[in-house]
Amino acid sequence: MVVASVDNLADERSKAQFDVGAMKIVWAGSKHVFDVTDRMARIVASDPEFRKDNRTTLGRKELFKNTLRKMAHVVKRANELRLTEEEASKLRFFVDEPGYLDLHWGMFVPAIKGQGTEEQQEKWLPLASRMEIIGCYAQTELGHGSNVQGLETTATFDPKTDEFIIHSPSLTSYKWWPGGLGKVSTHVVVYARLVSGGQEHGIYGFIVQLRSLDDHTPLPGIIIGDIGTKFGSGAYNTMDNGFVCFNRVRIPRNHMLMRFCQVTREGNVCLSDVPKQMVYGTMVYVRQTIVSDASWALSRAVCIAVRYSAIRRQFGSQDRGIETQVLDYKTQQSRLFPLLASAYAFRFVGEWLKWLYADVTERLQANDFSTLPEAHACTAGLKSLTTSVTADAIEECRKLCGGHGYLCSSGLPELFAVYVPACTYEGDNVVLLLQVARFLVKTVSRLAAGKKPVGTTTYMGNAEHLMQCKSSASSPEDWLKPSVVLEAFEARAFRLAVACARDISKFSTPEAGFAELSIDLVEAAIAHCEVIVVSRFIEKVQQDIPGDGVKEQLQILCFIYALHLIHKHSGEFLSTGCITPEQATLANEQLRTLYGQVRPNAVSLVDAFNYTDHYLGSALGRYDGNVYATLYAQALRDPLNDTVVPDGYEEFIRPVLKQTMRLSRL
Ligand SMILES: CCCCC/C=C\C/C=C\C/C=C\CCC(=O)SCCNC(=O)CCNC(=O)[C@H](O)C(C)(C)COP(=O)(O)OP(=O)(O)OC[C@H]1O[C@@H](n2cnc3c(N)ncnc32)[C@H](O)[C@@H]1OP(=O)(O)O
Ligand SMILES: Cc1cc2nc3c(=O)[nH]c(=O)nc-3n(C[C@H](O)[C@H](O)[C@H](O)COP(=O)(O)OP(=O)(O)OC[C@H]3O[C@@H](n4cnc5c(N)ncnc54)[C@H](O)[C@@H]3O)c2cc1C
Repeated sequence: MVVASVDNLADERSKAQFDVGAMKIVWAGSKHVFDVTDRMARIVASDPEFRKDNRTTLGRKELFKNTLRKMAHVVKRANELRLTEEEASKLRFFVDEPGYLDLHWGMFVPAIKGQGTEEQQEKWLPLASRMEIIGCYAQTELGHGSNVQGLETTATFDPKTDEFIIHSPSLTSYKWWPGGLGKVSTHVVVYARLVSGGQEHGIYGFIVQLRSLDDHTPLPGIIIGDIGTKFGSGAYNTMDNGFVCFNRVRIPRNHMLMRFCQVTREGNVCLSDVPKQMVYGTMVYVRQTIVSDASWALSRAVCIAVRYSAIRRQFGSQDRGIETQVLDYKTQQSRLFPLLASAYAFRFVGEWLKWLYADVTERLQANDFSTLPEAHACTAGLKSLTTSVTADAIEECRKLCGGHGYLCSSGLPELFAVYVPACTYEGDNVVLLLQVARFLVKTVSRLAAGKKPVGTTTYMGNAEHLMQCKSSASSPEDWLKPSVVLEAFEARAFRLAVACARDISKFSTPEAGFAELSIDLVEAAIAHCEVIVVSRFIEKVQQDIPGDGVKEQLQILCFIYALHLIHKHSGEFLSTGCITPEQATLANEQLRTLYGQVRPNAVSLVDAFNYTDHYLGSALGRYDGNVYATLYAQALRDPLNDTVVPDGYEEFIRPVLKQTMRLSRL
């Protein structure tokens, strides 16, 4: 069936004022990445084994088995096609189903690479990369997740046997949540309190075998299982998040990951000359990957909502003529276009963070630890900011799609359910922002001591100016000047951080002040993270960008991103005196103009994400715009429509009807 809606997207595409192909390369990061990504996405989309449209209708057991089948198929295809690591990771990504492979490749392998000695890497990495063992990462316990120093599991060295005894001393010490642990992993990196010679020495990682490599049964002393069904249908229930209790499980001494701390045959604990936080390295690595992933999830939701908003028509016609595309409503634009801009903003800041992480890693390898606090603050802060915004944005996109957004066939409910735990895993977002705040307060107090700030806090070196400056914006167009925008963001962030530092000093101890002012501290941390995102976006659009009109579109999006934040946080911009109410109004006026400029390009800007219909998994977001026919076809495929008269009619509907008939005769 061909319906009018299909033409809408073709019309939209014909309005684009930029080279979509060139934008695709900018979005991907390079021609090479585009080619790899495109090829892997198509391989997945064309393989019926990777079908995912039935996920929300499957029961947990069926769903999980289905995931196991897909994971096995991923491994098989990766081997058959002789994929590189880069290609295989994209292939897994487009399969778009949380499963044990994510944790094996995303945390187990990085933990060994980051925390293991060279010898340990030589032993374990080949086994892991050939998938002769399957690993996961068990840090969180039933009683403690955020507070890593509060973990209870112990690893006690026994010099008599040259072994560690891994033990769960209480119910609250059971490991709880690790993905892949419940039913699949054969091995795990367990984080536990190192005890030797009767003394505690802090938290370290230990490789423990969980299950037999012959028949998959748990090894002696190990009680293990799945923690139960999670939020949403389908969604993260494909993953076997698990629990495990260790009852004095013995492992060889060399199963402790000993890159930063060695335990000798005699039980002496030798700390390397590195900061103890290096043991948190896997978290820093994963947080950095989560920032990149945020732009994928956000862009996916935005792609669905933009295409559907171009198809959907409501009101505005006379004599039953053609109605208005909901994308033309300013209110729809003001909710949707900042999210589109945020997707691009997060993509660029994610790329930058990848660079920062690589740079820091290189320095760490050369025993330069000076940038570690900055790397921690950036990864923690940006993980928190981007995942919170993305989770809220997916829900907003669902609402932007009206009633149909609530259908699983829109793809949005499942996307939300899969995505929202990103606000919690790898560090609760508030807990992480408090880490950023701690870093900021330290930076401010160092400023007072005459130390020059570096990295992303360099702007704070301009302290006097930032404390006093008044925005020069006197027309809407002034808000298109990068220097005007940046100054406002930097001044707001700096003033908030300085106010926190000043107020903390009024308390009896810094700890008491920090605890009491934590609400303000979180706001200061967000303001600082927004400086990072805005300044990276501005930097990006100031570069040479090939492709007709591409740079211009990115400039529009960059200013939408910045100005919508000024609007959103106008209270802070005004109360800190960085802008006046009149300047806030001018910024809003400019924002409205920018919405008008992005409107004709909106569909092409989401086409630039280059998503396949398989990856989008949405009747509303289809490339061809054939929304209504697809919604109808998918409704007909629902298990409830297998029969015209439902199961349960005889037992439960008929008797009710009969009873009603009897009553009406009385
Ligand atoms: C397809 C791709 C697949 C990729 C797969 C991965 C991800 C996506 C998919 C699914 C999700 C899967 C997995 C999720 C996995 C997990 O969730 S694993 C568990 C994660 N757990 C956490 O993140 C716990 C959060 N808590 C902490 O990190 C710490 O406890 C803390 C909050 C940071 C506090 O640390 P602590 O040492 O107790 O205290 P303090 O605040 O006093 O800090 C002391 C100093 O240490 C510095 N610091 C803290 N963390 C780091 C770090 N990571 N790196 C460097 N430095 C750090 C801190 O700034 C303090 O420094 P000072 O100079 O003393 O101020
Ligand atoms: C889907 C999913 C997958 C996961 N996968 C893994 C995995 O593979 N491996 C693993 O080890 N773990 C995993 N986890 C666990 C995850 O890392 C933890 O849930 C996370 O670190 C948060 O810790 P918590 O659950 O203890 O939260 P809590 O710390 O108990 O948080 C509860 C509330 O308290 C607040 N809070 C806590 N501390 C403070 C504070 N100091 N100041 C102010 N507020 C505070 C938080 O903001 C939150 O609102 C996973 C979790 C989920 C949801």
